[in-house]
Amino acid sequence: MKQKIPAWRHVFKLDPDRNLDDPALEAVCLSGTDAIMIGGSSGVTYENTVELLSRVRRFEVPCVLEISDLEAVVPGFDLYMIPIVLNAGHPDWILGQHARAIEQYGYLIPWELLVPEGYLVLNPEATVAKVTEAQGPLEAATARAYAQVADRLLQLPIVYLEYSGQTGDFELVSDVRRTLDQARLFYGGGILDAETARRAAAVSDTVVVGNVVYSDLDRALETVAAVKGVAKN
Ligand SMILES: CC(C)=CCC/C(C)=C/CC/C(C)=C/CC/C(C)=C/CC/C(C)=C/CC/C(C)=C/CC/C(C)=C/COP(=O)(O)OP(=O)(O)O
Ligand SMILES: O=P(O)(O)OC[C@@H](O)CO
Ligand SMILES: [Mg+2]
Repeated sequence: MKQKIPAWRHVFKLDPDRNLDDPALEAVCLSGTDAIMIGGSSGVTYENTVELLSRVRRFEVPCVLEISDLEAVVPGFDLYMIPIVLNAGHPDWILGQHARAIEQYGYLIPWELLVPEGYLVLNPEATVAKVTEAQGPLEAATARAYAQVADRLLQLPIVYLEYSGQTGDFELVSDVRRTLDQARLFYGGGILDAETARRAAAVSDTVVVGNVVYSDLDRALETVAAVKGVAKN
């Protein structure tokens, strides 16, 4: 499984439910980011996902889909990221939907392209926290324990600390990273500028940048060099 996970340092997450004009999309795709991840926690449909994929495909940057809704699974992505929400309050978001998806798609599933992500939802105000009824806020010790369940027990290739919409607690992120054995640590949430990007890059393997693309494109673009300029410790 591990060899499938590219050593991305910086990823832009684009939401098919939000508008980005052509010049902005071009700037994002040519920014030097390592990948574009398409996904969102609400309003993602087959139609808006196909449209965004076809626009990103005009560029060479790798493009992956983070599945949040089975109705919006579109062929043609480089990889399919499959969230497993470790602290979900309802089993549907841990493995329930996944089992139903496998039952429905059967032999059509391109297993070699699927990458499971052990998700920890850490901003209780985020849409994703509400959708998944995520347990929280979590103490650092609990976050570490969940991360070890994903990394050491389940051997998932990614642990994703998801603060969507909020800048995270970088001490907690660093703490979690130190407990990992083999998983890559993805950090996402509230990267607003080069400075927050640098702080996140210092404590994680991969930094995911989302909302600021839509609110301040110039600042979003600055996060690429900021992340790549930080050596991993
Ligand atoms: C090509 C082809 C036929 C492929 C087949 C692929 C396939 C169907 C495989 C089946 C295998 C499988 C196991 C599929 C999983 C199905 C599924 C629906 C699983 C549920 C995934 C899940 C737990 C989703 C929870 C929500 C979540 C974590 C979403 C991630 C995105 C996210 C957090 C976005 C951030 O949200 P944002 O919009 O930024 O939030 P704000 O509004 O707060 O800003
Ligand atoms: O939108 P932001 O807050 O940057 O979060 C990024 C990403 O982790 C969301 O899934
Ligand atoms: Mg968002």
